[in-house]
Amino acid sequence: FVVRTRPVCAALAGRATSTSSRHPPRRARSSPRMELAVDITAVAEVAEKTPANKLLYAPPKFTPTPYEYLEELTVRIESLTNLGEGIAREGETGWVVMVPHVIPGELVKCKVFRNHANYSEATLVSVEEPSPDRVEPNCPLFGMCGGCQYQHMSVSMQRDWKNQQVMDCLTRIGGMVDPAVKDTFGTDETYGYRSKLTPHYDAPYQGRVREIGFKKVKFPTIYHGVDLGNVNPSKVVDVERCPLATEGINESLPPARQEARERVQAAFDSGDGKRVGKRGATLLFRETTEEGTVTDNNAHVSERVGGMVFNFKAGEFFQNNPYVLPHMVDYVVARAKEGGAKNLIDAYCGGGLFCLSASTSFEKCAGIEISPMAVDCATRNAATNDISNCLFLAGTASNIFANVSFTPSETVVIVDPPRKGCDQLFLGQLFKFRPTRLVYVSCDPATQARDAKEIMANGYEAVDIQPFDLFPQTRHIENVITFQDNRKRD
Ligand SMILES: C[S@@+](CC[C@H](N)C(=O)[O-])C[C@H]1O[C@@H](n2cnc3c(N)ncnc32)[C@H](O)[C@@H]1O
Repeated sequence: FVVRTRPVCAALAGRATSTSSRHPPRRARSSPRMELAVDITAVAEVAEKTPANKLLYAPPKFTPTPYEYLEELTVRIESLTNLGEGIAREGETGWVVMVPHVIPGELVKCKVFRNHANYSEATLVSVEEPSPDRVEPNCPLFGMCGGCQYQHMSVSMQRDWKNQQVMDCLTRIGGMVDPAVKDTFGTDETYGYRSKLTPHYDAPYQGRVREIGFKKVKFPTIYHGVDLGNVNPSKVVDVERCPLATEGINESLPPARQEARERVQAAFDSGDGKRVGKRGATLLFRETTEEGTVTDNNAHVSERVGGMVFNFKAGEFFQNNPYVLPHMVDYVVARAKEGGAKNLIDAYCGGGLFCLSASTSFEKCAGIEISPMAVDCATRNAATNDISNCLFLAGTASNIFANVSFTPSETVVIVDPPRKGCDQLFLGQLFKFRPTRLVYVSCDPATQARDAKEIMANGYEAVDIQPFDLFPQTRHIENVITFQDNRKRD
């Protein structure tokens, strides 16, 4: 499997086959060519006569170098960016061209829609030489909807890439040499797994709610059957059904969408401008083991994870893949326990998921969380699950060290910060406190790698690196790194 052995940056330095109007086309090797759903030239001709979609015309600020608007290129994909886009090098200069919905190794035709200072962005037109890992996307909106990036890839390849991307972040940003990243863990539920969905609609027009769904991709992928002449210029793609969401959520979508439309129209008709909502709104769908699907952000819901029940507000943070979650929690608890420490600190603890799940393995536990609402839930969750050795505090993560009297050499810390990673004040306090072990859970391997560099510079060694596929069909990765303090203590 070639791609795994080629880090993203190394691959960038390689050579790729490419052709454009500037370079004589190379003959494509005889291989099954995927059918091009729309002839864009024909669409353009029609649009010429009847002013159609603005995507067919260069935007006013378009820079026509090195490529003209919608100039067609044939490129070999070398690698993927962390955002899941294919990277190719074009022409003699090796100009970088980014193409979404492709697989490394594929030869594809694409059309340029944006030139930047040192790379161009293109939309996929056809796949001339498909990868053996190319599969049929499950969703008809794939290529238009910005929610998924990998539906065209076999799940095993998605997981290999996620592994590769964690490795790349840790090497490039974290400064690690050959990090031992374990295979990405995932379950068989690669569709129908998402237990939270938040479709959005933009400002209604005359009380009419238009598309309700997710943000569109920057430029639709023509290959997936998109007719540019009919592309609605709205920034939101209408989603009647999302194959990533649970069945319960998909059953609730049609009535909730209709209800939102009728409610806004009625508010407009009655002159209640406030209830129309000038900036649009976001709907919530949350399915849990105890309540089924709810659509009220403020409803209290409960999810069973392992042997425990966690209550939280439907609109607040709670991991939304109930199939992978129990495995990830078991893994995090096992890594925390391994250090043999007596006490546990769970920073960025939310409703107490890790702290409470690990509580039977420690004498005393403390969690800290910025949302007072989540702290209330964590405290109630302790009582519901008959746990009496956990204390939850409301505040920023760095305040935890002043509020517990745990002996550092007998304490392990779990951190699960938001996407931006740990803040500097917290890291400073953490290094001063010096726990024996740190288990770092992250939904952004790039900010995690940045923090890992600092953690290792302060005497910790990364002893275990495990990515989890919490978000199949998308580029998103959850990664857990366990750090051990190997320095001698006075
Ligand atoms: C990724 S969530 C993790 C929650 C929990 N570990 C779980 O899995 O359910 C990150 C949490 O950090 C909280 N948070 C954000 N900034 C914080 C800060 N500076 N100090 C403490 N908590 C913070 C958020 O409110 C959120 O609940």
